[in-house]
Amino acid sequence: MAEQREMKAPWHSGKMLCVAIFFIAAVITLVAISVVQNKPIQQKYKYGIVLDAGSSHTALYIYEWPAEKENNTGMVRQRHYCPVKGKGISSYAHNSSGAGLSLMHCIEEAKRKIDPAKHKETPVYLGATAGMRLLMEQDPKSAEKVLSSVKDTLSKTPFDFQGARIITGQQEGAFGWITVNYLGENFGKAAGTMGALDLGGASTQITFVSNQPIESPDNSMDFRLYGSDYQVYTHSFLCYGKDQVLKLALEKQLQSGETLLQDPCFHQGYSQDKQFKDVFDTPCVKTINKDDSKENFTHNGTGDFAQCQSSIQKVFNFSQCTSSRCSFNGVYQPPVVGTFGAFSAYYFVMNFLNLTGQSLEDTKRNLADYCKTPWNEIKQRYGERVKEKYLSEYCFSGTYILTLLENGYNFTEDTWRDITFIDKIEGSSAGWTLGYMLNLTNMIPAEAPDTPLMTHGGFVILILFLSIFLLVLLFLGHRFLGRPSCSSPKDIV
Ligand SMILES: O=c1[nH]cnc2c1ncn2[C@@H]1O[C@H](COP(=O)(O)OP(=O)(O)O)[C@@H](O)[C@H]1O
Ligand SMILES: [Ca+2]
Repeated sequence: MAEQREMKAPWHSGKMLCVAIFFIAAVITLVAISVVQNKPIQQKYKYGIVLDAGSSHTALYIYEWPAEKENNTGMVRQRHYCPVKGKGISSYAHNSSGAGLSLMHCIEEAKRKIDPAKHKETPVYLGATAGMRLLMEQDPKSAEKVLSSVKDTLSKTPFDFQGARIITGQQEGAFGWITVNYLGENFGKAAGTMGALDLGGASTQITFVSNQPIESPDNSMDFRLYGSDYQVYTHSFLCYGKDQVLKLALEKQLQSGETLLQDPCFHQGYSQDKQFKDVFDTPCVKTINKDDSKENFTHNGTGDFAQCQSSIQKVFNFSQCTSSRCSFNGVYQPPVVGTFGAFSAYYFVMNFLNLTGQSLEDTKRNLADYCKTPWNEIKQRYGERVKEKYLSEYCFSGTYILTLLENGYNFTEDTWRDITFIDKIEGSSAGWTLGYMLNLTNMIPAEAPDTPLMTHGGFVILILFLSIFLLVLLFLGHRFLGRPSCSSPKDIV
């Protein structure tokens, strides 16, 4: 009897232990499964739409981010890009209703891309840049009509319309800088931020954190982002986008009143009849066409990089500066410092010319070779896949970029290496739109958000690790201490 009692006790404790092991294992497995499986259900996405109404064209961007992480840096990503067909909204000055209509195709696309249940809560913003700034200067009534037309269209969409405005050059520069540093996750880090160089058709912006006090309040902006203070130098040059500078350069060459223009910035063999009004009909060109009896001029190319550079240098005024130092046109600029991301037309042009990632000297040599290539050869090489207008202008645009960076902003052979020509960072376009949305939705906190103790992935691994550890512990305990078993008492005997 006594022996039987002795045998019953370990069987009883063994059974208890087995039940405990299975119970703990089941609970841990269930917790782990639920943690893993529930995640996508808990992960709610939010969306935002920004329309970039540039001088040459409009583009719609859809951004998305996980709702619970909207204050963490780098969480907002570009989900979709839709280029609006046709020209920029400022080209609708004489047909303002067309401006709003032109956006419809991209709005329809956005409706399909975003879950209909989210339409009502998705903000939509339109920001217009230098094309509309110029139209506002030239013909404010038409500019207002164009803005009303786009407001009208956007307010009738199912999205949450948050306004259509002309943004200032300062905002354009600052938001571009915020975008590249947000995507690069540079805020709040010791390594510092990256400067931003944006080249458009009608204006160009330079924005960076200077290592000197900023002398002019107009060029200074202060931000507190993710727990760090930033004083940023920014300037936007209206009329110094590449399309307006081409007009300025043509104007300088046409001042002699000639109808035949031999242009070193265009390829040899290029010859096109153009209208004077296409050069003079912009507030950027201050002179008027002296001889209005003639409508057209012939634009011929001679393809000479060095002469093209001197022709472009004439559109900059380097002679007056009332501050300690200037870029050009009397605009104060501290010396460039740190790394720079150059995007928009900087990227399109330098990427087409295959001039990214070279020394300044090599860039110049290769561009000179490209410029002296005859127009026939250029057309044969690229004509099939590149629009003729862009193709004819790459020599000019590349030379303008070099002149602006070297003579305008004072980049040297040394600091040239700090410039990266960028299109996208982690799948999102470099440009002002993302920074604009982050600012308007208050998604960039002044202080660093509390970081969670552990990432989701880390938590799952920890749970699994703990469960394995517990099981091993129980197994060892059972084997070496009590030798209890999950089998029947008969087996033990
Ligand atoms: O594929 C391309 N190759 C060359 N230039 C391009 C290409 N795509 C866009 N661009 C140019 O980039 C510039 C974009 O300027 P945008 O329309 O943003 O003007 P803004 O910023 O001055 O208002 C324009 O000059 C346009 O012609
Ligand atoms: Ca632009």
